[in-house]
Amino acid sequence: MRKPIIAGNWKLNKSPKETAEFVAGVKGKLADPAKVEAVIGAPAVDLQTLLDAAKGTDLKVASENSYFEDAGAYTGETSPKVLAEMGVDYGIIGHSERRGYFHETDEDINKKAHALLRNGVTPIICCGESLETRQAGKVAEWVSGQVKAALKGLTAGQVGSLIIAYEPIWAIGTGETASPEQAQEVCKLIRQTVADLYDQKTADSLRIQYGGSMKPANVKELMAQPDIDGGLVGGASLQPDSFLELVHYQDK
Ligand SMILES: O=C(CO)COP(=O)(O)O
Repeated sequence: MRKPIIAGNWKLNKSPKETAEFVAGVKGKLADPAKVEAVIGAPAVDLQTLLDAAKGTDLKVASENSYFEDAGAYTGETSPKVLAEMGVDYGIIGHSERRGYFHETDEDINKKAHALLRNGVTPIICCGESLETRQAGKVAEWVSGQVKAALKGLTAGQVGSLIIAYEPIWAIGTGETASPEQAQEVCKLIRQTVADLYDQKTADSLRIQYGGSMKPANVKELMAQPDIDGGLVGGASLQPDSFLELVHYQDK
C-alpha cells in the first residue's frame, strides 16, 4: 500500500529562526510515521537549520529546488549531491513558480529528476495546468505531456519510488481548491500515464500528491480520493497548528 505523505512547501517564507520555532511547535505532536509521512520543504538556506531541528523527530526534509549538475561552475545553484550528503530526503522540482518565474523547461526538470535519483534523493515532481489550459479543455494533454517529459529515461524502479504532485496553477495560493472529483480525475490520469509508459505495478507504487489551497477544512475529502496519496501544501503548512491538523487528517 502507498503511504500517505503530507509535505509542506514553505516557498520563500521562513528564516532559520522561524524554522527552529516551527519544529519546536510540532515536536512530539506529529502523526504515527507508520501511517503518514510528514515532510517540510524549506528554502536552501534554511535546510541545515531544519535538519538539525528535525533530528530525533519523525519530520522529513525536502529541498524546494536543486540543479541537475552535482558540482562545477554554476554560481548560485544548489547541488543535489550536497543535499544528499546533508541528509535531505526529498527534492521538490518543477514547481509552477519555478517553471513560470525562473523559466524552467520540461527538459531541465527531467535532468533534475535524474540528478536527484542518482544521488539518492527522492524527487517530488510537480505538474499542473493553467486556468487557460483548463478552459480550453486541454488538461489531460497538458499534464500527461509534462509527466512524460519529466520521466524520460528513468527506469520503472525509479519511477515507482518517486512522487508526482498535481498542482493546478489556478488553485495555488488563490483559496480556490480543485474539487475532490477534479483533483481525482487528473491524479488518476497521471497514474494511467505512468501505467502506459511503464506498467501497472509501477503506476500502483508511485505516490501522487494534490497541491493547491489544501487546508485543514478540505484535506480529508481530498485524501479520500483513490488516486490521491498526499498533499503538497503552501500557505497552510506555515503554522505548526495548521500543519499538525493536516498530518492528523486521519483522526478527523
Ligand atoms: O504551491 C503549492 C504547494 O507547492 C500550493 O500552495 P498553497 O497551498 O498556498 O495554495
